[in-house]
Amino acid sequence: MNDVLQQLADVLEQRKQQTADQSYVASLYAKGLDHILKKIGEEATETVLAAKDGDKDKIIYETADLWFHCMVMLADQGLGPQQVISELQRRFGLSGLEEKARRGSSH
Ligand SMILES: N=c1c2ncn([C@@H]3O[C@H](COP(=O)(O)OP(=O)(O)OP(=O)(O)O)[C@@H](O)[C@H]3O)c2ncn1[C@@H]1O[C@H](COP(=O)(O)O)[C@@H](O)[C@H]1O
Repeated sequence: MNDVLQQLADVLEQRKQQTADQSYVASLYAKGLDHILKKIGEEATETVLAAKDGDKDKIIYETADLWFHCMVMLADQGLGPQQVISELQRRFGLSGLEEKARRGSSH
């Protein structure tokens, strides 16, 4: 996995010991899951708008905001990027159509 994702995950864990006035991440935890999910919704919308505009710098910036807030959500839920990467690795090489067909029988 990309080092920066794990390094960021480590920082997000450490922020669980801090107070809202010490850290933006700690302030997100303090506001709770609904607030974190609202931020993900906002950042997803901003990413979509950036892509519609075709503005590459903005797409990168907004996608980073989106990934960051998803990382905070994962940490809040006791999860981390490694679990998501492992799921992508599991899917690697498996056709999307094939995966969809398998899902239909197991979910
Ligand atoms: N990667 C990020 C990161 N990306 C985006 N953001 C913040 O996410 C917020 C999103 O911006 P918006 O414009 O939506 O929101 P806002 O009005 O500032 O925020 P809200 O009050 O609406 O939540 C901004 O305040 C950004 O600074 C981040 N804040 C922190 N990190 C990482 O998290 C680490 C820990 O941060 P602290 O907890 O602040 O020390 C940092 O060292 C970084 O590595």
